[in-house]
Amino acid sequence: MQHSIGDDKTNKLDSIDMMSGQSSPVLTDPSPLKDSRVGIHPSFIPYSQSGTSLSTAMYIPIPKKKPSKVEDVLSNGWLDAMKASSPPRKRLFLKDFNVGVSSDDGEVAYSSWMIKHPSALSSFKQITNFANGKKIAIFLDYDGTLSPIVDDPDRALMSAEMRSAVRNVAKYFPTAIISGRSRDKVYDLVGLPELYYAGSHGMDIVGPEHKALYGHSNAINSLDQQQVKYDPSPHFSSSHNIDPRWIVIVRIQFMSFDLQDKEVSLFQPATEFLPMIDEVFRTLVEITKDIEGAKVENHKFCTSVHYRNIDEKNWPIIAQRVHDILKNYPRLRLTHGRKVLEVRPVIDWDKGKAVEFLLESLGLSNSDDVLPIYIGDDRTDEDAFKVLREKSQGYGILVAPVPKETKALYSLRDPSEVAKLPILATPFCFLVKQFLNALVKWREQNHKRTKWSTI
Ligand SMILES: O=P(O)(O)OC[C@H]1O[C@H](O[C@H]2O[C@H](CO)[C@@H](O)[C@H](O)[C@H]2O)[C@H](O)[C@@H](O)[C@@H]1O
Repeated sequence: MQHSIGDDKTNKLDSIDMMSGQSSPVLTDPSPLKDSRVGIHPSFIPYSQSGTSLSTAMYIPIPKKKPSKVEDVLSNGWLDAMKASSPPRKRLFLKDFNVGVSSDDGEVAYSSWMIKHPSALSSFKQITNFANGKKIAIFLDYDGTLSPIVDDPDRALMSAEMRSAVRNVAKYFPTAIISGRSRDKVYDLVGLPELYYAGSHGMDIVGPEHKALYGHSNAINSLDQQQVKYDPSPHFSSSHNIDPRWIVIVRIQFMSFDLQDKEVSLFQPATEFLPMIDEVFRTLVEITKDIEGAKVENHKFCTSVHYRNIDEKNWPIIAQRVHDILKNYPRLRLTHGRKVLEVRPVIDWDKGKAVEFLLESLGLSNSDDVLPIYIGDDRTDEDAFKVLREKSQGYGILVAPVPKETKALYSLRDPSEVAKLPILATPFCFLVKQFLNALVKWREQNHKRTKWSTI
């Protein structure tokens, strides 16, 4: 497998949520997921669909619509979606960080789009004017935001400068990473114990003590604190006979970093899906092993099938196989990310819900003096942008090299595109880092107190 960085594959006209069916003047969603959630005879379903204790309110309703006998990913739009995540090679260069005019077609389109979604850097003064006197909370996506998009997901590393920028931001503002990766993996990649982490698209959250939930029947309150490892097993939940949407106040030991213990809440709204995800992961590994370049990742509460390194002529094969498997799992759904098919439970939980949960945990929800800022690049980040927009609270910032439909208010251009500028020596994630550093500088210049907890 080839591992390269900064090629046209880093282009971000991709990540189409097949569930949304949202139409866009810029980026069309070729197919809502119609057929992977179909009803089939229960005897064909590896994990029973009945007997769940998870509140049905959490589920996204499964359409009753009888599926057509679609065996072909060509006719249901999967392949179109996969191709849309690989736009034709087009090099876009950044003249400056402001809206500007360029002779290049793409640049003109980008400029007019940026009038709607101005650069968070050029609008920095406006942002900080509004932020003055408010409590800021920072939410960061990982892949494509803090790390560059590369061929091998295991090599998507943050630069030391980016780590330092995130560490500094976390000194002043509560900061959480919200990723599609498993919480463990993203924690290993970021390596900053002072942050909060939401893995599996928000289905696995380690956040601050959720005080509002003390006394909740499904919570173990502070008096019942358990000494558990960083990642307690699902058996921990069942041994206490609590709902799968368990919230446990635990004392987490950051063994690997040998740092302080800290009290946190662990929230996992999809624990009952663990065996199913594990089973589907193993099946997906099996059915893709003869396809060169295929890679399947287990993210605990969801699983990813990467086709970035698969010859395009084999995309219909992998799409068809994944499609066939998912027909057996009506309680799983599929979304499209950046050259990746993401399989996740059909529950009403996403990055947006994770942001709401964390804000509540931080005691920062429903308050006019709070300014959440979410930076992300992918379709799954739109759920978070949407929450902020609907609450009229805070700012979504989309990292994007090309115009695309977004609920984010501001934009930052794809760092990998910036890296192509000869004048800039610093490679990836330049703009995100620059924005975070600017926030820190602004905070240091404007406030004497140092720790966010004292604000
Ligand atoms: O929510 P995120 O933190 O952005 O995670 C989304 C997916 O990120 C990873 O895949 C993407 O990045 C890889 C490394 O650059 C790249 O090779 C891949 O093509 C991208 O889709 C991760 O590997 C996925 O499992 C996540 O779902």
